[in-house]
This record gives sequence, structure tokens and C-alpha cells, in this order.
Amino acid sequence: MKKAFVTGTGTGVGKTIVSAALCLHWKASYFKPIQTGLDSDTETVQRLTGAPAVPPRHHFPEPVSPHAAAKLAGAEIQLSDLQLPETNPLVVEGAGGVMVPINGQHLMLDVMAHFGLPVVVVASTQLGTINHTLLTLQALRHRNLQILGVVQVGEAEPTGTQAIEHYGSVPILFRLPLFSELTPASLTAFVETLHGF
Ligand SMILES: Nc1ncnc2c1ncn2[C@@H]1O[C@H](COP(=O)(O)OP(=O)(O)OP(=O)(O)O)[C@@H](O)[C@H]1O
Ligand SMILES: C[C@H](N)[C@H](N)CCCCCC(=O)O
Ligand SMILES: [Mg+2]
Repeated sequence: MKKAFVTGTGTGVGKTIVSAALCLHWKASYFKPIQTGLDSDTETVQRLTGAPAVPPRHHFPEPVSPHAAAKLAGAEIQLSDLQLPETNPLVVEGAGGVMVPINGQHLMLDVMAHFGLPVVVVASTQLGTINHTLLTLQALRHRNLQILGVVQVGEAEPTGTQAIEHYGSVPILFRLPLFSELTPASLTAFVETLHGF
């Protein structure tokens, strides 16, 4: 099944760029159910891939946690409002990391359980990633969510990679290097090197 929910160890780790890579690799559609801030991850993915995209269910202007962005907009995100598109293959991107609140009682983890998709965890290769990644994996397993693997973003760092594989009992699907120029061509060239999933 070429469907995944792309989460990460936090905001700004590279979920959108990894989602774009997966959209190219799987020839998948893209869906970002909850967007906060004036930037649009959907526009970024479409610029880099041309992938079909389902518009966000919620897009709030304040670049803060979804629960707060909704409140500032005089709204509230309901889990029942979030419907998974039928399209296949499909890449869904969360907002921030797994413990990000979407309303007064639900977290991004609840959105992931609601959708029931296998999960890809995006993590930096920088120092600190072992702790962040193992905590994220523990939270996912606590909710019995299927984990496809970890995608690392950044320069190769074998100590962290080996520790995450060993202590996290999880495959590293691939490592996305930092591109000096992030373009459809450079991302496509990288994706052509991917095999096996
Ligand atoms: N492999 C990469 N090479 C170059 N720049 C990158 C790479 N991955 C991410 N970036 C840049 O780092 C910043 C954060 O990446 P990105 O937007 O993918 O994070 P995110 O996890 O999706 O954040 P959010 O939680 O806001 O959705 C962006 O400016 C993006 O262009
Ligand atoms: C605004 C940012 N780009 C994301 N859309 C939302 C990140 C929420 C992070 C909340 C937190 O973990 O403190
Ligand atoms: Mg993003």
C-alpha cells in the first residue's frame, strides 16, 4: 500500500520536503489536513512535484499550534471534520510533531489514529535527534500505530542513525541530504535513487 501519514520529531524538521519526495516516488496525491501560518505546504509540494493535492480542511493564518491558531480564528478543529481522501497512492502530512494539540482534548496522535495510515517519521540527523526520535516512536507505539520507518534529513551522522535503528527497532527508509538548491529537478534526481519501498 503506497499510503502514509508523514509526521516528524517536531516542526521544521523537513516533513514537507520528505512528503514531496514520497509523492514523486509513489506518484501519490498530497493532503495536509491542518495548515497553520501564511506559508502553504500544499503549494510547496505542488511546486516541487506537480502532484495532485487535496486542499487543507483547515488553514489558519497564525503560525502557531493548531489548537491555538483555531482559537485565534474563532474556530475549533473537530476530529470528525477530518476525512481521509479516497485517492491512492496518498501522502498525508501532519502539523508539527505527534503531541501537537488540535483542540482542547485531541492531539496529532488522535488524527493519526483516526486516519489509520502507516506512519513515516521525519527526523533531523543533528545532535539531539536520538532522544526526539525515540520519544516519537514510543508515542506512536503507545497508540498502536504502524510505523513504516524513519526518514532522516541532513548530513550523514552514523552514530545517531545506528542508535535509532537499534534502540528504536525501526528501519531508516532513506536519508534526504540538505539541498543547496531545492528544485523539482534536484528533488526528482534524488528520488530516482530510491528503491525498495
Ligand atoms: N533536504 C532539504 N534541503 C534543503 N532545505 C530543506 C530540506 N528539508 C527541509 N528544508 C527546508 O527547511 C525548512 C523546514 O522544512 P519543512 O517545511 O519541510 O518542515 P516541516 O517539518 O514540514 O515544518 P511544518 O511543521 O511547518 O510543516 C523549509 O524552509 C525547507 O525548505
Ligand atoms: C507554524 C508551524 N509551521 C506549524 N504549521 C505548526 C507547528 C506547531 C508546533 C507546536 C509545538 O510543538 O510547539
Ligand atoms: Mg510542513
